[in-house]
Amino acid sequence: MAGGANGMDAAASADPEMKFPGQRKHKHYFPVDARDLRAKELSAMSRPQRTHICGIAQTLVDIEAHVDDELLARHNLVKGNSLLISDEAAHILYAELKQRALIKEEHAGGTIGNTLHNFATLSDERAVLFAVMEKQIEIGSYAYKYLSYTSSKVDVNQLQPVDGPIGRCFTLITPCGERSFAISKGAMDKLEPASIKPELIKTAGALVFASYLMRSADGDNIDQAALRAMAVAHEANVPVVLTLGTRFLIEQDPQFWRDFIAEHVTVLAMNEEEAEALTGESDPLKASEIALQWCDMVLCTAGPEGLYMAGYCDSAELRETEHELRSGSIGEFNQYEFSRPMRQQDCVDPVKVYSYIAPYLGGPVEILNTNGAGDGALAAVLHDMAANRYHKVNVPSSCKHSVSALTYSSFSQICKYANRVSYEVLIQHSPRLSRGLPEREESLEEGYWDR
Ligand SMILES: Nc1ncnc2c1ncn2[C@@H]1O[C@H](COP(=O)(O)OP(=O)(O)OP(=O)(O)O)[C@@H](O)[C@H]1O
Ligand SMILES: O=c1[nH]cnc2c1ncn2[C@@H]1O[C@H](CO)[C@@H](O)[C@H]1O
Repeated sequence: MAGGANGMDAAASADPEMKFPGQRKHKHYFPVDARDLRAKELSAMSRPQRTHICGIAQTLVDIEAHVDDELLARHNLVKGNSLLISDEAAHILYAELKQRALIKEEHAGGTIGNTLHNFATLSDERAVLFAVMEKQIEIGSYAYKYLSYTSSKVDVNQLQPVDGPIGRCFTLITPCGERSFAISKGAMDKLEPASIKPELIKTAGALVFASYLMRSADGDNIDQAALRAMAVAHEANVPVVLTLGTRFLIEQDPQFWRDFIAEHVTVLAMNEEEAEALTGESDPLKASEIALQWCDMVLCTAGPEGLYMAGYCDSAELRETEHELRSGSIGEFNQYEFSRPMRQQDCVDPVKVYSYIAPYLGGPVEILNTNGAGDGALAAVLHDMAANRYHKVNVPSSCKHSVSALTYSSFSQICKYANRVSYEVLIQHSPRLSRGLPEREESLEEGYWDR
């Protein structure tokens, strides 16, 4: 089981320090530099104040099956899409998968559930899960599985009890490697605004949610709960992070999403297909640039091509890369990738900054699972954002915080970390990491962090 059983006592088992996001050459990472600290601050660091992030999730168990295209067609599913299906359709689909023994695994899922679990696994910090859970849990049930497969660092104390079952996500993998999702939603969208705890949102390093929850039906209030949480986050200047679920959802009404992002979102995570649906631009770098008119920072994953980050930095804070300059749809786009991302409004003279990285080690020899590789990358970005808050709270007068940045590390360093985490997801069977990254990497891999 991933990460150890249930998160009932999440906050109780606090470790002394947050793990560092990614790797550095030196062994002791927090504080960054002893010269940067006064005696009082050094003693504060010996018992650092903890931080956390918050997420709003649809509670889903993934039922993974390998199927052919004919099965998708017969059940009116669309390849690559995530579709809501009726209880009756779910019953018929499940019966067929069971009868033909096509089900390979059942594990905890949901984009945000995965992201919070991976964040907690990577950082050893608390991730507060705002979601529903069955009031009565039977051993062996889906609800039981969900909690058993969730890291104990995910704080499940805020779960809202519901009468119905949690959702099921049929994850259907066709021979081409594509995943198609059929969602039997159960009570996953029944989260109420009253279940959002403003005090937890206000003190969070980030608030994260997925575009999927904006398709909840009338009478289901998870979208309202998310809007309430976003309003609190805005008030407290907590970064709001949105991950786009599937391109099909964005294609239905790209303008709605552009307006939504412009109004609510600080950091946008998407893959290249979702980026194209949102911006009309198929080139991920160009699409990321376009998206910067609506938000402050972008993570755009592009499968075997690797991943891109885009954002802003004040001209006075720019740092030149020591890597080779790269050109694509934007000339020498990585020139300032050693800079730290800032909100556009926090820059006197905002400059757009980009970074790109090819898959770690060129990608795995054998990919066991691509499901959740993007969620893994986002967990790494969230870890770096939380590390920034952690450091700021514990070492407020550090020169690192003389300007207000969104992350602890540079664009370039975050790309490396996100990419490294995606690789880790690709070489295991589930979208949820079963362990953190190795403390030390093989010499070849160490070279990657130093580059
Ligand atoms: N075929 C591949 N070869 C090498 N690396 C890959 C491959 N597929 C994915 N990756 C790595 O994983 C990262 C994320 O992958 P991808 O863009 O497929 O995410 P995604 O579509 O958002 O996935 P999900 O929605 O399942 O989380 C990529 O940026 C890359 O680093
Ligand atoms: O409608 C949805 N809501 C929330 N999560 C979803 C939905 N459809 C698919 N996934 C989730 O996406 C993950 C891979 O990125 C899978 O684990 C699946 O549970």
